[in-house]
Amino acid sequence: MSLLKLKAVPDPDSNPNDNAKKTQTIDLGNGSEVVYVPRFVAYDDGWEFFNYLDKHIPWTRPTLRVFGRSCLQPRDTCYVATAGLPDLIYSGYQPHAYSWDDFPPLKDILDAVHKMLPGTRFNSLLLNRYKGSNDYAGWHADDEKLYGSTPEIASVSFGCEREFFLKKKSRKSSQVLERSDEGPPSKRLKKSNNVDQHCFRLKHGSLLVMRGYTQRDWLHSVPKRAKAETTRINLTFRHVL
Ligand SMILES: O=C(O)CCC(=O)C(=O)O
Ligand SMILES: [Fe+2]
Repeated sequence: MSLLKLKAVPDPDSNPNDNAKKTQTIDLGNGSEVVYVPRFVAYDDGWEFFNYLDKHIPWTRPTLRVFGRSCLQPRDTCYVATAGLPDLIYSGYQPHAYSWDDFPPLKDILDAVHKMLPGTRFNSLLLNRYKGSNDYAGWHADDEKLYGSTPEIASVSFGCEREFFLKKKSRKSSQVLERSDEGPPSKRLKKSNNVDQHCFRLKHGSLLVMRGYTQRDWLHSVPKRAKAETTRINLTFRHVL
């Protein structure tokens, strides 16, 4: 694949301020914030990235241990990280950390993310591939200790549009209940009257940023959607301390 000259404001039909104009910043309260940039990567560049990643990433679908039971993660995954960082382990699974050099286009996307978000220096990336309507991400927070207490997470999406939900953690919700949709039904979070929910339709080429206390105070998910038949690839850039 030819390396793309990715710009932070790349939409060919728009004037240079367009991207900024469409950017939504949502104050979730108590020091949590979400930013959504619908056209972060231009449409055609986005499809080049999609095709490259779909074909060249060594996707795996690991078996996780959730509440003492084994279950297949309901999406494909891969992990990329700068050498020398502490290992990522979640739900009893320790992904192999590939190098950025293994997949040069990821460095172009990382550069564009850094330009869009001054002051960030992401050093790890979790890739997810949702192969159809049955693939999903259950309610969880990315609050592993290795990301610190107020991690900034930058999420870039390609391919099939999917809904991304955020809901405020209930006071009873604890770390043990995370990834709740991936455990047995009896252990899932009980529905609450909590009206603090937000939904974003994550467009092809979009960027969503979670920052502040979003991982401490909120859960997020990408639910199954019968109509979402085609593949979606999502990249979440994170900083391991
Ligand atoms: O696919 C997405 O948009 C979110 C993925 C996610 O939450 C995660 O990998 O932790
Ligand atoms: Fe997440």
